[in-house]
Amino acid sequence: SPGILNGWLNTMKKFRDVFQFQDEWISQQSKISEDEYDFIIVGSGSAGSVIANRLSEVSDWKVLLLEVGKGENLFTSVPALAPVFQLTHYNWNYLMEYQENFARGMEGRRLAWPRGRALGGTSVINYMIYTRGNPRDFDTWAIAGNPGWSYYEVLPYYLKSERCRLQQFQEGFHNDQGLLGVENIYHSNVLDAFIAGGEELGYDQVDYNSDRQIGFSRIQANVIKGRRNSVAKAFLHPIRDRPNLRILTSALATKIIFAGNKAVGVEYTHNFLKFEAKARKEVIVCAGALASPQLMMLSGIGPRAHLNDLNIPVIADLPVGRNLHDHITYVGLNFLVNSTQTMSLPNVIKYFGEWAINGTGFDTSLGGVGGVAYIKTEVDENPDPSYPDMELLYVDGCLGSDAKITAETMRISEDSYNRYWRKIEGKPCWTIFPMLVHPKSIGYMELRSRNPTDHPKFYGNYLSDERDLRTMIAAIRFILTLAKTSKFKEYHTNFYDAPVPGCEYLTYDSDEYWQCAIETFSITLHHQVGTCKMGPNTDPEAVVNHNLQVYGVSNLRVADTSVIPKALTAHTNAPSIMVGEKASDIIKAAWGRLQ
Ligand SMILES: Cc1cc2nc3c(=O)[nH]c(=O)nc-3n(C[C@H](O)[C@H](O)[C@H](O)COP(=O)(O)OP(=O)(O)OC[C@H]3O[C@@H](n4cnc5c(N)ncnc54)[C@H](O)[C@@H]3O)c2cc1C
Repeated sequence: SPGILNGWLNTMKKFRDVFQFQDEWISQQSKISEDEYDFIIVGSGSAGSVIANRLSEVSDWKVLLLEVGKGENLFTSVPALAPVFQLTHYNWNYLMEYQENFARGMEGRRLAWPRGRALGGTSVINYMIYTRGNPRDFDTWAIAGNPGWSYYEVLPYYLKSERCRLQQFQEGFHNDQGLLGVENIYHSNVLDAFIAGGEELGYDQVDYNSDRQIGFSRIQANVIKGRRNSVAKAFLHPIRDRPNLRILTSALATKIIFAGNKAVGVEYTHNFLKFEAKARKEVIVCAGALASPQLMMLSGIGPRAHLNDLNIPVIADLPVGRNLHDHITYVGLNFLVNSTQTMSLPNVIKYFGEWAINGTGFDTSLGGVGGVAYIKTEVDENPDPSYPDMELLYVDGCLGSDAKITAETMRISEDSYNRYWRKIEGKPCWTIFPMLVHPKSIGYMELRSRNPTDHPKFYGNYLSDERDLRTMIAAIRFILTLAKTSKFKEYHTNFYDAPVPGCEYLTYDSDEYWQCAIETFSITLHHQVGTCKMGPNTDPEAVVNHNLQVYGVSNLRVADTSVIPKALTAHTNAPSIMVGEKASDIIKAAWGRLQ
């Protein structure tokens, strides 16, 4: 009957975005298949997708977007499954090189450095946490000689992209008219204890994406109606029919082509064949903080000595791949509770139907992440009271909560897992990841070979500056105090104080013990930046100027997390989107097309 049919159609509509198979983008491969464009963008990640959208607004510009990954599948929409996609082909699966005194508890003592390889880049596999950074971060960029990048100059670009549907926020710092979803998600009862605990220790509840960051908050997430809002969904799907934009997936850029010092095109492979596309105006490299430097070096832009070693002809001698800033965290703090609302596989399965039909409930949880705090530890040397030195990421769940999925993404070794987490497997539990926001230890990366499919060598150099260790220990002690506040007691919070494997011989809770624990169970939170640093030509570390143009060559820009000069007080998806928005206006202005 029509009633049943209508009911069925309505249900199907609700399921539509779950079951839409988004690799349909491949159909674009035959569109405007020319070999000459105005702009060629390499990489469809957080910045590249935005730039493809904004540049193709100019209808007489022809734009090519090259992406080696493929479109999203049905399940990337489910926030609770966030960790899973690191175990799929959507991840580049980079590894950090072996480094003394780090990753002792990890497989082969090598840390996972995941990165998205998909239409939408890392926004397809990330945790959807929406953070912008502290005003001081950007003011520091401007003071360092990057005009146009101070906080009040970048804020309009954060606002431009945002489609805010938050229940609570600070007026003047959000916009509801943009393309990128920013919403609240699942809220467990233990998360309330986290926020109440902060208040008990003197911290206000704040909108951390306003100009006041220190305090405790519920997380703001890049979702729309409870579904992941990757940059592909936000910025590419709505414009997929623009005739002047060609999106080519499964296309690996292997080299930027130069005529003298002028970038004139890109060499790429697609379906095992080699192609060249010419750029009449510019090539824009948006391959991310790990792949942009690789492509640059393969093309002859990098440190002269390193390129000489690999017999790559030098076009511009620049410190590409140096200045690698990153955020680390310690993952070994486990607090057992009596709540049934924390992360567990049975919960994910039980509430899947609610999520699929309404986009609400437990499965909107960002793989367990529900809250965030910014604090200043007692060892911080920066006198600015509004500038945190630590982020605390509250997670409903621990590494023993999800059938080892998260532990596997982190490469926790079988032996370490069995000795530490096995005993609390499946028990209700929460954790806090203390994230070191302003590391003093700086890493670097270099090519492994001239082969574009070889992964580069990455060196985090974590904790090489002793101040970083002191800050991490201070944050751990803060978290242990927080866990003793009254509301956490209501949930019978108990710290799981089993000694970390390999650290048993040290006095429990001494600085030496925590140092050993941190060196065993710390990971990256995947916010590598700075490998094609933006800076004035007087800065010996700079690769691009404040207009993101590469020094020493013409018609070539880099626009993604690699230009961010130093670690931010933020996760890096929204900052990269901001860079994409600002880069688009810079490029339009340069070619006289900014409205
Ligand atoms: C597991 C994980 C969780 C994270 N969680 C969060 C979070 O919750 N919130 C947050 O703010 N940040 C998070 N981040 C970080 C954030 O998502 C990234 O820093 C950000 O998305 C990077 O943006 P980008 O524009 O620099 O590059 P990317 O988004 O990485 O895009 C680069 C694109 O270029 C493509 N590419 C690379 N080389 C080539 C080539 N040679 N040819 C063609 N294409 C190429 C890649 O496949 C990729 O699609 C997370 C990162 C990871 C890995």
